[in-house]
Amino acid sequence: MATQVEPKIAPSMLSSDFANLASEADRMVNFGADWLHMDIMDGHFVPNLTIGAPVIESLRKHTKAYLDCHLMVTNPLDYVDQLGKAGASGFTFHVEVSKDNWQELVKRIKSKGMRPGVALKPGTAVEEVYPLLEGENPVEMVLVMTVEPGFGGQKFMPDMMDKVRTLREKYPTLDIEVDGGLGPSTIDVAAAAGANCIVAGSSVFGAQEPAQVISLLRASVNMARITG
Ligand SMILES: O=C(CO)[C@@H](O)[C@H](O)COP(=O)(O)O
Repeated sequence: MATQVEPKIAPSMLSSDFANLASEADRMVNFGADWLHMDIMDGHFVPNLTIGAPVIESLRKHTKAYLDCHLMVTNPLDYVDQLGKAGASGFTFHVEVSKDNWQELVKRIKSKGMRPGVALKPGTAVEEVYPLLEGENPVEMVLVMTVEPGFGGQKFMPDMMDKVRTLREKYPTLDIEVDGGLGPSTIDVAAAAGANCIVAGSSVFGAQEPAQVISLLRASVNMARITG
């Protein structure tokens, strides 16, 4: 399915050396990353605990890069003000925990100068995000999880591509992000389905030549845009 939207390659900083986050971020930008993907986990929505606003704030002092924050937290509303102040660029919350307050969330995220996105877990039907893409204040990106959220280094779930295809057919200009198990062996399937924002952790950080992997991911998205 051809996409009309630009590729955005976003190394997942979860796979970086957290003790050297600023230089890891610079390294990725120099290797050609468009965005830096920041996994914020609360140890409750997912069984892992990572970083929060203080780390985003520290990193922001060292980089101008787009910080694509994925909130794997039970109460995303609690994080909006602090992440806005910290300098986050994108704020992607999970639909599973936002059915009752997503309109308020989206408004708040935008008012803090961030770009709103919605994520869905593998077990969540794609239809769940449709309301968030309609009306006055839609989200601007959908993140289709291709692994169970919580940890890097898991196996890509090809079954999730039906969701990507369905979204791409319905929303030709939407940013559609995929996250989990993406790398040289899985990118073509995701790009062909219509994903344009590609999160990749272990395949980039574990590569001998991360720049080559980033460029290969971009080339695959671009190829799908041309060939449809
Ligand atoms: O959100 C997550 C995991 O919950 C991801 O961003 C992972 O960090 C991706 O890592 P790889 O699967 O690419 O190693």
